[in-house]
Amino acid sequence: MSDAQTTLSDADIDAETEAAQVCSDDSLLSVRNLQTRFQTAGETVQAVDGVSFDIAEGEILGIVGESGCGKSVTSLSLMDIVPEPGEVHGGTVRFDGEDILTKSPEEKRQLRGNRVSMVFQEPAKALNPVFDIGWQVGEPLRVHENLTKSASRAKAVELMRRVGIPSPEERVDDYPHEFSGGMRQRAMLAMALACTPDLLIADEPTTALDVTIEAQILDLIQELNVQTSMSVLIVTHDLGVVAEVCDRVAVMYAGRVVEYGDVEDIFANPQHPYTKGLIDCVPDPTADEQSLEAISGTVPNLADTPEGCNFAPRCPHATDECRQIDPRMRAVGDDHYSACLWEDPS
Ligand SMILES: Nc1ncnc2c1ncn2[C@@H]1O[C@H](COP(=O)(O)OP(=O)(O)OP(=O)(O)O)[C@@H](O)[C@H]1O
Ligand code: NI
Repeated sequence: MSDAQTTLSDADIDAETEAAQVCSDDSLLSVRNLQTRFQTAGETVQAVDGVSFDIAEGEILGIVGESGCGKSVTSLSLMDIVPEPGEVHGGTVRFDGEDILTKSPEEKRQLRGNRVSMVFQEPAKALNPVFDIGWQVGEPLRVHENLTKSASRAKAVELMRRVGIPSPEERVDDYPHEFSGGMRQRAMLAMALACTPDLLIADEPTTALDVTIEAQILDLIQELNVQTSMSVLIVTHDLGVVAEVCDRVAVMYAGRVVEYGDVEDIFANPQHPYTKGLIDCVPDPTADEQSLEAISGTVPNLADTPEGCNFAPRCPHATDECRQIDPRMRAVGDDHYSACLWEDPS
């Protein structure tokens, strides 16, 4: 990232002050005014545009939003591993009091897979087909804790048992293609847990799985969170997943967090029209008739976002002000923030 200090405008300073007010200090991970862009020949895509949130020790935070809102780029930005031509060009990410983005590449590598682990949607792609499962689950232990091959293998069996892989002594020699999708995701979790991380970042960890397996994996993540006080960031497009496992949620729209706070409060009392729209899209299994109100329109092109509120073109309550004024995040309740100009638009 570049030196943001030299390029801070008044608006940036406002945003930073505001971000500081939004979040508290006693957190394991503290993200402030994060900015990530992809610069190509013709255009700049501002995929993450001033995102701030906190994750306390032992907390599970969900990031939710439609496809293309910047959820995955946000999670990659936290460890500064956004692929080229992407770059984090502003903001801070403090993990346990230290700024990750200013660390050397070697220091960042030391954190990854050790104190901070990541799992992704496609375990088939993340696992290497030419190495057996035991070798891969044990890899972080060889890299970060200098365990020998045989010690890392023994520990891999233990980890595989812990994440519910049956007969781990036998399956430790299997290759990824011999595992089902659910078992591969369990293996990924085993690998992620190898060095007992303080923070697990899980990007759509259950999207590729069927609902029964999804429920089992979510249960497992919750169980590990309770047992070890591991903090978790779950990226998902599924509000059901948020309701099921998260303590707090950040709703993202077009590169920004538009609503943030306690999950129960936000589900009971959503304030931002985008959050209301997302909630209205969730089928109600108890209702006789389903009235699914999809949010009309599409996410704006992040290389050319509208003036004023990014959501205004799709918002049923948008006024002329909304099309001119960029709304700031503000407190709308205890531990509940919304970036809409209007109080309880409905
Ligand atoms: N490699 C890339 N090059 C250029 N732009 C990119 C790249 N990766 C992501 N983007 C831009 O960043 C935006 C946000 O992408 P991101 O993957 O974070 O979305 P998401 O919210 O995770 O969506 P999904 O639910 O589909 O995973 C995209 O809409 C795209 O414009
Ligand atoms: Ni994504």
